[in-house]
Amino acid sequence: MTILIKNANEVITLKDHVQGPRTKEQMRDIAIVENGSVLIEDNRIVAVGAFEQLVVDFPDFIKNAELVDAAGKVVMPGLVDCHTHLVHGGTREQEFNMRLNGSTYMEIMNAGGGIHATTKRTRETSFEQLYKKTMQHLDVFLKHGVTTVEAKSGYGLDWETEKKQLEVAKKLQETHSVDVVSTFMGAHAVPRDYKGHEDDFVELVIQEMLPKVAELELAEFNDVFCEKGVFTPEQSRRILEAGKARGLTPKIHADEIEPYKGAELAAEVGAISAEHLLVASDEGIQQMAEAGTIAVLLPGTAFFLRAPFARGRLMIDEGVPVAISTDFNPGSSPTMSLPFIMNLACMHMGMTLEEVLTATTINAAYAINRGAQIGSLEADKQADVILLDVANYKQLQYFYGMNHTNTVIKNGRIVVQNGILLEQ
Ligand SMILES: O=C(O)CC1=NCN=C1
Ligand SMILES: [Zn+2]
Repeated sequence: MTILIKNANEVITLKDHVQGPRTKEQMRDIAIVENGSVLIEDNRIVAVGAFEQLVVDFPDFIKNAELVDAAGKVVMPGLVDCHTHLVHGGTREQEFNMRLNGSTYMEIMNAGGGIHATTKRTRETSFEQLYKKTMQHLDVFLKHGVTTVEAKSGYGLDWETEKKQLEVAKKLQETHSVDVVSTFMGAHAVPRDYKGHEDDFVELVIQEMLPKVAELELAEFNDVFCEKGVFTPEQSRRILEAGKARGLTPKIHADEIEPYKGAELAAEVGAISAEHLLVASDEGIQQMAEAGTIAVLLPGTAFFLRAPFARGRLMIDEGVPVAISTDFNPGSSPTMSLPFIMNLACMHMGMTLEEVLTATTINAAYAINRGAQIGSLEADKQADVILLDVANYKQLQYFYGMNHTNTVIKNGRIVVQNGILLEQ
């Protein structure tokens, strides 16, 4: 099938000049084609450029193409949400109310709530129920222009439930339009019954769970919550090294609540990304820049926990490649609106209107090892394209807290039109 997206006010191509995660001023090079068109054949992008030029270069494609009128709109790559806890049972609005009344995130977690509460609900939820609930989440993401989502496990903290979460994600990768990229996060918290002998749980993750994740090919990445009161840097290092030995690329929840040298550890173990970094140290940022570790920043969590925002501006200027994400999860960031996260990144992390576009497309794609396939609009890349009801890209953050997504083309197929989700 051939699609021609015609005469957009702006096509934000994010053309990937550097063939890798963008840093410093590269993050502001979004490579706009004014009054541009995008030609798609099957699931690939054929070309981007002026309609008149495409007619000359590709006459056969053009004559059979289905026309999508983009006049008055902005066209850009499908958004990539590279850090979510997508698959989980239940909700935690009752804890939200407790936090509004003064309890902290860690107080609630240490009292058996937080991750432990969601773990209990996820253990109780059947595969089918979890599958249906998660499918609805992906529908919401798609309507917000998100075409690829990273999904972490971590609400089982026992093998059966970790496996259940990862199998739900794997089945949705096969059945839903949105691409799902899986991360094993068995080291999300220490189960209550391991209090006092936490290292036994670390051994369970290393000896029992990681080998099965690798053998069953249930995840590409291995993540750990390196945090005071959760996993120490030493325990985190052992878990990440064990994952590497099984072919799982390391990621790390680092320096979220308390400074804990998580950024330093990410650089040391060669993690593809360090995530959160609300209170990362200057040294940690420097070491990440030198190691090329991608910073995945999650301003929705800072907003929802009323915590300090990560120093995104400094990280970009120091040469750290930055991506941003919703951190969608039932406790610290229950939102699927990546557009709102982009606005928070501008308002509270000093990022520019151009940098947040890079941070939710090509850099986010590299954070999940998909930079060669998605994240920019150029020949031979996967045809994940969105049309936005704004006159120019600056309006995307200016008219904030809204969903401007009009049309979503996923893998060369129109799956959302005029904001309506079409039959899958
Ligand atoms: O609270 C949750 O469910 C998700 C989370 N993991 C680490 N920080 C927040
Ligand atoms: Zn997270």
